[in-house]
Amino acid sequence: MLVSSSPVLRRQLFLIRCLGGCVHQSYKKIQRVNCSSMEAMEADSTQVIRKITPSLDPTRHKGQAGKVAVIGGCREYTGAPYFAAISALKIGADLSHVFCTKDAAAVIKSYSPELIVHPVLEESYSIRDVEKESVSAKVLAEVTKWMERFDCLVVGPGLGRDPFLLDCVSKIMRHARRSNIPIVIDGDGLFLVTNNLDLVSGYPLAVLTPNVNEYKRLIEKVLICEVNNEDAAQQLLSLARSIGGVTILRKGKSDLISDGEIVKSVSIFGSPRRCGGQGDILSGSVAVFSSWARQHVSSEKESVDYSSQNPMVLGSIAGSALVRKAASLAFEKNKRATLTTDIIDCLGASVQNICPV
Ligand SMILES: NC(=O)C1=CN([C@@H]2O[C@H](COP(=O)(O)OP(=O)(O)OC[C@H]3O[C@@H](n4cnc5c(N)ncnc54)[C@H](OP(=O)(O)O)[C@@H]3O)[C@@H](O)[C@H]2O)[C@@H](O)CC1
Ligand SMILES: Nc1ncnc2c1ncn2[C@@H]1O[C@H](COP(=O)(O)OP(=O)(O)OP(=O)(O)O)[C@@H](O)[C@H]1O
Ligand SMILES: [Mg+2]
Repeated sequence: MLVSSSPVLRRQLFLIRCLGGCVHQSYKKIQRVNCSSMEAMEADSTQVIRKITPSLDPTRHKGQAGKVAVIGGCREYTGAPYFAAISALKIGADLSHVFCTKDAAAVIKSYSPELIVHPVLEESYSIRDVEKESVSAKVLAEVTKWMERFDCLVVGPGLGRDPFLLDCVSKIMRHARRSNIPIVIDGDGLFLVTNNLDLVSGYPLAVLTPNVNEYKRLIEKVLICEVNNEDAAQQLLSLARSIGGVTILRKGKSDLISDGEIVKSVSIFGSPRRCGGQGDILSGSVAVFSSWARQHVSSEKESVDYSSQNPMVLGSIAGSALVRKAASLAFEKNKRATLTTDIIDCLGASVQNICPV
């Protein structure tokens, strides 16, 4: 290092070093700002859950805390619609319906007497070609007569991929959309929507909850590129924007949520167990919290200082955080033996920890 004996020169060198330091610090700051603008901010999920969860007020009547319907359940899958529908009840909804195929209905009913199960969906194998039009009309009529009562639909858990059944579900979704009913889309519902984006495009009351595979398929279809994990927040924002402002909850090690306006993350510790069915719990949870958030946002006189005023974003943040907390509690108790039903058993305690009654 250069050391001068002249005090004037020493002072000048000192000033140059300080200035250099300041410039370097400012440069680092700019770099940080640029980087953070690409990163999602962690959501204050506890505040969101506390604000939107309704109080257990004795003047409220049955139904006011939420009526949810799951469209899913076929020959292969009966667990997924059950997980979604029972989770909605465990979190605090008043009524939970399941619209499934005839084969699935008896099985789902046998899991729980709490669920209202409608054996109305039909798969191709059970009908003849000539019957298709009339059966499709009947299915639509069976579901739509209930539709106006629901605060939210969950489309997809255990739905399967039968083309006739998916065509009927498209009609149900179009009807729900015309009636302004929020729709959470998961599992095979995402398979349907990825191939028929018009079903949700531009519908602000739609939430898509893709897992790794489902997200990859959406990115390839909509943005026509590969998943970019380096700039995940920016890519999710672009995806949500490209589908016209739907909310997307990208599940993973951290959950990322965007409606094309903002991106939030929920990274609180969950469980290292990756048993099937946890995404189904999430879809039922997001349905309830989104319904509560809608009620809350519409009843607020003044604008509240949340990260977003979009009820579907608030519901996604709350659902994501709560399922992760329940998964963490279940893992504490059950370790490697943790199953989806154990996580469901912990949903009540997780809500209680945040919003004690
Ligand atoms: N009990 C029930 O009734 C349940 C029913 N369910 C219902 O099943 C239907 C289909 O949904 P899904 O989730 O099985 O299909 P999808 O996402 O294509 O995964 C298929 C395969 O992809 C892989 N894979 C998955 N994740 C990955 C990752 N992170 N990274 C890398 N690979 C990954 C993995 O296969 P592997 O390659 O490991 O063999 C996985 O097995 C749907 O209706 C849903 O609701 C489920 O909800 C579960 C409980
Ligand atoms: N690597 C991970 N670490 C911690 N939590 C995770 C991880 N991956 C997913 N999760 C959480 O697990 C839940 C379900 O996500 P997952 O990706 O397993 O959904 P899925 O594949 O649709 O599940 P399902 O088996 O129900 O179809 C979400 O709440 C998510 O936050
Ligand atoms: Mg899934």
